[in-house]
Amino acid sequence: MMPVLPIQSIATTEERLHLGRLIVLTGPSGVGKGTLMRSLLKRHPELYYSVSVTTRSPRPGEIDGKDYYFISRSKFEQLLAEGEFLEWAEFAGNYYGTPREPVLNQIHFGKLVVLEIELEGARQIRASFPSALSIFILPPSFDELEKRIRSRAQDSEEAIARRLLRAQEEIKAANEFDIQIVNDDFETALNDIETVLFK
Ligand SMILES: Nc1ncnc2c1ncn2[C@@H]1O[C@H](COP(=O)(O)OP(=O)(O)OP(=O)(O)O)[C@@H](O)[C@H]1O
Ligand SMILES: Nc1nc2c(ncn2[C@@H]2O[C@H](COP(=O)(O)O)[C@@H](O)[C@H]2O)c(=O)[nH]1
Repeated sequence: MMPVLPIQSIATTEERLHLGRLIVLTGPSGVGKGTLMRSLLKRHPELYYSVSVTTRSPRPGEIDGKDYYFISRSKFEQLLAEGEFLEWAEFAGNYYGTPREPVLNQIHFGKLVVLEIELEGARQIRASFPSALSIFILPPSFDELEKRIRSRAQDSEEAIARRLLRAQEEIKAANEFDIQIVNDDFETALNDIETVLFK
């Protein structure tokens, strides 16, 4: 019988990436990335969504292993030192990272793998995986972005202020990415993403 080899022993990272494709969805906090992603996954269950690791505390209703893997800072730092992340960043006082192996494995098996991540991580992916397709989601206006963050009602005033400050910098970087989509009318933005991915 053929021995079952771990995927990392039969192909280099770059070879593994030629089979499937890595898609990065980025943009400022509150622009609607997560909401767009959830609708996209409902319409296209064949997509593989990479569940990130974070040191942020769970918000009400968030489920460990589904929304994020919630871990301590010391555990995150250990995983980082062990090279377990494809990309990572510190955002608004917490660490976030994409687990390396599940993503590379899914790409190897021919899947479209979608990451929903902030700017620094998206830049790291662009640098390490030039074949990745990157989509930057923009708000129709900064006022609307603030409204959306507040309407979510899940962040402290301090966290909202940090996210808005960071959003100003993030929006300036929109042109670094392959495609820019304005999330004004939700259905239109969702259709635009589908067009980029499937048509
Ligand atoms: N097109 C839209 N029009 C109006 N509200 C929207 C639209 N898209 C998303 N929203 C709302 O904006 C709020 C923020 O959306 P969401 O949490 O998906 O943003 P996000 O970019 O994933 O934020 P974060 O990066 O902080 O996780 C939610 O209440 C969501 O329902
Ligand atoms: N670089 C990374 N950014 C990530 C990852 N997972 C999520 N995020 C981004 O962080 C902010 C804040 O998220 P929130 O859930 O606390 O509102 C947001 O922009 C996410 O897209 C990741 O693995 N790496």
